[in-house]
Amino acid sequence: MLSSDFANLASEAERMLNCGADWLHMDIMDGHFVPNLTIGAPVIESLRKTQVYDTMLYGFSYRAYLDCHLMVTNPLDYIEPLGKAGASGFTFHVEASRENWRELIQKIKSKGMRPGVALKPGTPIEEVYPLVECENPVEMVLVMTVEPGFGGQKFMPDMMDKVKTLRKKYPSLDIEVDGGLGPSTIDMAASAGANCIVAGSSVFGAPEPAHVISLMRKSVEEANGFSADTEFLPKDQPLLMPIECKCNGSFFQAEVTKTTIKGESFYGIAESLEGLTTCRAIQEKNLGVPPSNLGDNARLLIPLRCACPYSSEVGLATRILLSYPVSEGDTISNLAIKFNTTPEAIVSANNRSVANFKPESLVPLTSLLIPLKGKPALGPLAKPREPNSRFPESSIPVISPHKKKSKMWIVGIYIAVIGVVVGASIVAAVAFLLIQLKKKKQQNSSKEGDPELNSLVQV
Ligand SMILES: O=C(CO)[C@@H](O)[C@H](O)COP(=O)(O)O
Repeated sequence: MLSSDFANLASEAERMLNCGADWLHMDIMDGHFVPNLTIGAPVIESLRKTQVYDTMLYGFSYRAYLDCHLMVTNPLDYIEPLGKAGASGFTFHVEASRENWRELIQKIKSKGMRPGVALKPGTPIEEVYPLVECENPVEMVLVMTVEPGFGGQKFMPDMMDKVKTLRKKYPSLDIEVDGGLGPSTIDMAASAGANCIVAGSSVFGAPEPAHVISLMRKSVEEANGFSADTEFLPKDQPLLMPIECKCNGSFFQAEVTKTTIKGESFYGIAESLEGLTTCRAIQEKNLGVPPSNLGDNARLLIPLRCACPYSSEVGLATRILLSYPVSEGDTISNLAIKFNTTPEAIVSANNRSVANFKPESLVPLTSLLIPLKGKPALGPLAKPREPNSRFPESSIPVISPHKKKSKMWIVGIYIAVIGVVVGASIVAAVAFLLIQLKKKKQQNSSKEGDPELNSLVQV
């Protein structure tokens, strides 16, 4: 936001979010750590108060993420006011926190903000390792790609070695780059491993900021092996889908749009979403659309189960309600461990929207709301497999009813094979018993007719 028109900060922020920005990067400079003076907590508070920044992420009505970069000599002094003001991320400089970074991280977290550490171009990358590896670590490293203080400077490609080293060492760490990023430099940053891109002048100075944002996003996604054109995700890879959950009293609703692929059906689409929606719900939202054998490129509205946390839960640090598709074998206690929450919190979250919710009997292909304190770590996405000619290009394979049938057919064959083996064994066993019985009978009758043998037996 450093390149925005500060006199119209709120509308500039809204404009950027509408152009597709995920976060608003707020540069806080004290005129001492860097030779420039910008904004502080009061401006962040005003911006937060406008409430124009509501975005939705992971099923939770989220306020815009205010990513605050503290270019200040005493970051400790800013934690309390920025926490109160509504900052989301608090990134301090390692050069300004050599003595007290542990205390800083702990306090930032206690105020509900996400801690990050930034380093100037001249600072060796090794300086941030302890902050990432300690017991209570930072959640993001910001590699400055210009000397901090001013926007519009030239990108420093030499900094990419730091990004590469970090990415190799910490595969799932958020790595942010800041300074001189735009369409001409994004590929260098993305291929080095950066996944959070701060761009000021290249976006605000563009006739179409949305175009620049989408171009940069594409570059980062592709470098991570994930893009809109990626059709094959690794099997069993969990995915988070951000959804906009509209909550009005006890009425919760989220909708996503889906572009169809020729031959798809409501049933197949519902099945691919594993319980987050139903065939009937899709039908109700798309009246007049035939439920099977859909054509190419039809836009469908897909309703998804969601809910928003109550204000009392937000106080208890619940920030996200995840709509989780229940699988065979899931139990409330296992899920509580998996998502680092408590069984009680899950039960209470689900009581809100499902009358007679029975925690003891989770049903596969239904959804469960899981309250989370933050975005869950799902592990990095593996590189997608090579395109496979069985599926058309740019399609997301969904499990079609045909596929399911063929799976059931295979299961059917297993049962049949087992039946033949068991049946044959029974026949063989019966035959064996009959032969044995017959032999015994013959022996007995021959015994009865042999007096010598009879006398021996009687002795
Ligand atoms: O922190 C800073 C500068 O200190 C950055 O946020 C830059 O201001 C980004 O602006 P551009 O280099 O993209 O113009």
